[in-house]
Amino acid sequence: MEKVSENRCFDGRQLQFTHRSAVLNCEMRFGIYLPPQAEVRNVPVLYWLSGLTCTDENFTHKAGAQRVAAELGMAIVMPDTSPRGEGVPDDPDGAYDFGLGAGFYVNATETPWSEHYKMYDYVVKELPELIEAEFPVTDKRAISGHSMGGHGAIILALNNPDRYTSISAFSPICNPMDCPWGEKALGNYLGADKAAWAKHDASYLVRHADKQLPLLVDQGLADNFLVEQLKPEALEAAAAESGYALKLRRHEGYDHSYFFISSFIEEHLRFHAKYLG
Ligand SMILES: N[C@@H](CCC(=O)N[C@@H](CSC=O)C(=O)NCC(=O)O)C(=O)O
Repeated sequence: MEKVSENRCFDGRQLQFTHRSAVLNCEMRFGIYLPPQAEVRNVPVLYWLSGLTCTDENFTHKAGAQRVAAELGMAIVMPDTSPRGEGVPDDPDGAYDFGLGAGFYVNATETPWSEHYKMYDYVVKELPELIEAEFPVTDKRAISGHSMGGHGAIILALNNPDRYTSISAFSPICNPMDCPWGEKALGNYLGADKAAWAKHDASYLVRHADKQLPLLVDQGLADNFLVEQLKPEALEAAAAESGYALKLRRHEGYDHSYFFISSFIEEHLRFHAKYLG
């Protein structure tokens, strides 16, 4: 692991590292915010999963989460959104919604993607192992994300409910089995058989959840992706059917940008702090 940068921030430290990922078979970069409490004790961790086209830096620079994380004594880990580097295949047309910057937090099974695109295992296992070995953190983990990352947060936690205390999402892709972004990504990474897609669909998992984790979702009503790609109504219907205690809030006038995230990130951090202890 190699340190790329370190900045003092609200009496804590904003850090960026590169490391070799065995799971992704490439060099990866991540950000981590360590609050001031981490100087004297181990602190719990929120994993933040970003959306299409993002790196670890979008949330670090634009969400404004560090002030409240410093108050709450919470570390935040920001992984990248796909494998990177020479030799990692990308969308053949260079589209923003597949390939580099668009790993969709799944383990690809189809060639040529399966050689590197294993973001599910990277976020659930490899990265936490590294973080918990190298930094003053506990094994209490919460997970949150935006859009593709909101989808990632929900599916990773509901498939691994004993590894996370709570889930939240901004503008998540709620039903990737039934929207253009999801159909393209799941079809290419996992193949044509839709049976393999279901455990990567937030609405399917909420409908079939054995164990409920606290789940908060915020959605802007001026979001240009709302109707075609995000479909919060599918998640709501699934929750109503299964009796899942989903808290889904709609916000007039907010769009898909980090201006929306920065407006409500404090509430998400306080929500997770209740369960992280
Ligand atoms: N370039 C695309 C839109 C890409 C976009 O909006 N990305 C979002 C996440 S979308 C879902 O996963 C994002 O977070 N962008 C980075 C940022 O800092 O805002 C287009 O032109 O439509």
